Amino acid sequence: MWAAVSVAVAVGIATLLVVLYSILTWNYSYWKKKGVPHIPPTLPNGNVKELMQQKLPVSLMFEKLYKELQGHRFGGVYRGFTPILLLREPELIKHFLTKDFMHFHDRNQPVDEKKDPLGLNLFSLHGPLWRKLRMKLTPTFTSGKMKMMYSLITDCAKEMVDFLDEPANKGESIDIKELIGHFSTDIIGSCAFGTQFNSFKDPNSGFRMFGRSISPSSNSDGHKHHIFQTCFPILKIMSEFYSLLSLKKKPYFGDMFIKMVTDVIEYREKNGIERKDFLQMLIKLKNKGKVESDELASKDDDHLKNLDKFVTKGHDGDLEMTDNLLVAQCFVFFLAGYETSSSVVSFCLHELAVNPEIQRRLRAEVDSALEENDGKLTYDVIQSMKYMDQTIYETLRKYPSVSNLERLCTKEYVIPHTDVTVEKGTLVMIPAYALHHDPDYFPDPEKFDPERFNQDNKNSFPQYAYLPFGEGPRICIGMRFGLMQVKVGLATLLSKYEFSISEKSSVPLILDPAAVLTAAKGSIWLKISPRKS
Ligand code: HEM
Repeated sequence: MWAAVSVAVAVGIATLLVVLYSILTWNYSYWKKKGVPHIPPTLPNGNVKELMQQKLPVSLMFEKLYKELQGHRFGGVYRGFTPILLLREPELIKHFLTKDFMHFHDRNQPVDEKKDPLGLNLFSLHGPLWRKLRMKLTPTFTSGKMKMMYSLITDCAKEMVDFLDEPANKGESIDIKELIGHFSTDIIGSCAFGTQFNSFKDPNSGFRMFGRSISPSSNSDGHKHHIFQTCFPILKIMSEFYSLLSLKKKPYFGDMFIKMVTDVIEYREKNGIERKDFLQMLIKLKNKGKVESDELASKDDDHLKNLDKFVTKGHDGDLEMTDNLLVAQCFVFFLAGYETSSSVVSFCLHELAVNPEIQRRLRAEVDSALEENDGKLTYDVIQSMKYMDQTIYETLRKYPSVSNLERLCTKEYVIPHTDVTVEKGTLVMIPAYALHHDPDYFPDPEKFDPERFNQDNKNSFPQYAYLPFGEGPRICIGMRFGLMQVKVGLATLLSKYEFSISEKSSVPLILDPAAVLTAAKGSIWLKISPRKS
């Protein structure tokens, strides 16, 4: 009798396991059924085991998958149980990002205005609301508006130099990530929030602490959470259910920003104060409905144009700039602009220390530009430095802050020259880091070589194989702002100091497997000294 019961229990458990296995792996035949080249997944991580185990950062994880799909224009992979279409061929990427943008106009970012009003930012918004907001914000990012905010950035650079005099005179090793973090925080405070954050004098202010907390490398638990939830959406549902049950309401991190911005607006409006910053332009959008689009005809502004023809029309009617919408756009400087811009300066200084000849040549360019302009580092002087551009482009090639671009299929789509249909809701990934390190496009990819971007070489790789700011109508709107702050930071530092490798430096740099964006593991340490001549 007991033997019969044991057999029945064993059969029951085995059946349950088989059913559970079939349910879990059911989706794993998704790409096979579609006839899409794919990498066989394994339970429970799909194809991203090393990412889940934090052995590889996102950049290198997707580079590995990109290499495994060599010979194919695209392929199917699984992040946990989620099927992802991975694009490989630059010409095909052009279709998804630009030509057929109407099928892929969103990112995979959930927006819940009630729980997270700051989620109403341009990066996360979807469809018609994104389109209307992008059109409203475009005139606030033109080169004319950059010029207007330029002096706010040079003021922050002066604070940085004052702070550095002492460690430079002592020839100390400094934590470059921390230094540039102060610089970026002050710029965001001044331009986006209309407030002096004074990070160099008060490195533990609430805002500096916030910047540190969103910095990918200091937030590994948060990132682990994020990776698990994107791989296994059920965990997200459970976590939301749990927070609904929880009696104690968690404080909302955005309250600090919402209060600060509304206080500054109230103060300016009461006292009739206007300042030449981004916040002032948003106040104008709120009160007058638009900001004059000055000279969008400039070649520099190409990336801001031609939005209309790609995006579905039919959702007309103006967009009201509510207080929540306004604060969320100030916050986007922290969300999309803080770590990206800071990491470019930090990685670049590291490479300049490792390659003293490139540092010497760049400093010589800064010196001669200053000499020709009475020692003034004006907006036009910054724009005229060609070798500076080449060095920054090479930094962004080797260390693209956003290692994978993401799009969500919003309307069924047939991949050109195939009979493969991409279903609505499919997640599409463009592996920018892998493309930037593909020797077919960038020979000897680990070598730091600004000559790849000189006049003769800059057209030697396909346009869509180099994507540091993305492409198409959802290209980075803050590109000019980011580049301006990077150039001011580098030119100011190089005109005063020399940077070299110290005993604390890590060469080569190791990428942080716990970071969402491309970041060095730990700090970037460099020796700083006053320049010799
Ligand atoms: C050097 C610094 C920066 C880099 C490397 C960078 C890179 C990127 C990349 C790769 C994207 C995704 C584009 C795509 O999906 O096609 C993006 C989007 C975006 N970036 Fe930046 N970014 C930088 C600075 C900034 C700054 C300073 C801001 C300030 C506002 C900013 C705001 C945004 C916004 C709002 C989006 C979303 C645009 C949209 O969806 O319409 N970025 N950025």
